[in-house]
Amino acid sequence: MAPFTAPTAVTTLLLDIEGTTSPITFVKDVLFPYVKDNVKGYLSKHWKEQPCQEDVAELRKQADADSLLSGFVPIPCTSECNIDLDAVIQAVVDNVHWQMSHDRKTTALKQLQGHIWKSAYATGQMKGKVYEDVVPAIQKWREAGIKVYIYSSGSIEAQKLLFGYSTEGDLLTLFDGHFDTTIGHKGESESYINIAKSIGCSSENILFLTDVTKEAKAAEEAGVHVAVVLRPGNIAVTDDEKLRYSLITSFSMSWVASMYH
Ligand SMILES: CSCCC(=O)C(=O)COP(=O)(O)O
Ligand SMILES: [Mg+2]
Repeated sequence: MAPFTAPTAVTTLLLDIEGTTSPITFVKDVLFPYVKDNVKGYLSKHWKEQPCQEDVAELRKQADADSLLSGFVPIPCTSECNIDLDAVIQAVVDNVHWQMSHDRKTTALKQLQGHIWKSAYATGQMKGKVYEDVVPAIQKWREAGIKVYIYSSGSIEAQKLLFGYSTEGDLLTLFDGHFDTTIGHKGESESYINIAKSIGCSSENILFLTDVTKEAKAAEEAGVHVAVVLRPGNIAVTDDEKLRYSLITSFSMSWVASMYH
């Protein structure tokens, strides 16, 4: 594998979470099962509260947009005659389970997931897993004057929970900001242009690290520099992609040092 060197124009790092700062197994084996197991209880407990009603309204809009997809689960309105609350809650649960079975990255699903995780983090039942090379590298980047942002399909609220209640402690001061799908989806190049505008820099000043080559391609089309992250358990990268992209296996200190000396 060719050693990675970042272009000198880079002043800003944009980091993906799942497969980049954090293991895919943490998301798939801890975070997602927690939602599947607790969504019904969460909805029943918080149904009358405004944030829960807003989440359900967004899920219902998404369900309407998904109506042509195979297996989709409609969410009836509580005002519809002959439909009791339990049936509506069950429809929301079924819709969430269906979306999760396809690993959908809809904003509606991601907002609700963040709200469900909140109490698990706050009570210490769950801690955000971060690879051990991540914190020292970010500290080094920041000392070198590099800005560090997160861009994940997980909602900004969920990102802040993961890093705020992490195995390495509260890491939120390490980041200059957070982006989620409300700025655009990660597979669309316009999202990266929106991010550059929001940060107030040119896209060529940004280096995006991600495990997903579709995201790397979209970012590159927007003029953003990219490197594909190979962590244990990440989705396999083809031989062609290995030749096409800069590859990194960790945020190791030697790699960080080589960036700015
Ligand atoms: C930050 S919340 C957990 C991650 C998540 O829900 C997700 O979909 C991960 O997507 P990413 O864009 O970080 O690969
Ligand atoms: Mg990822």
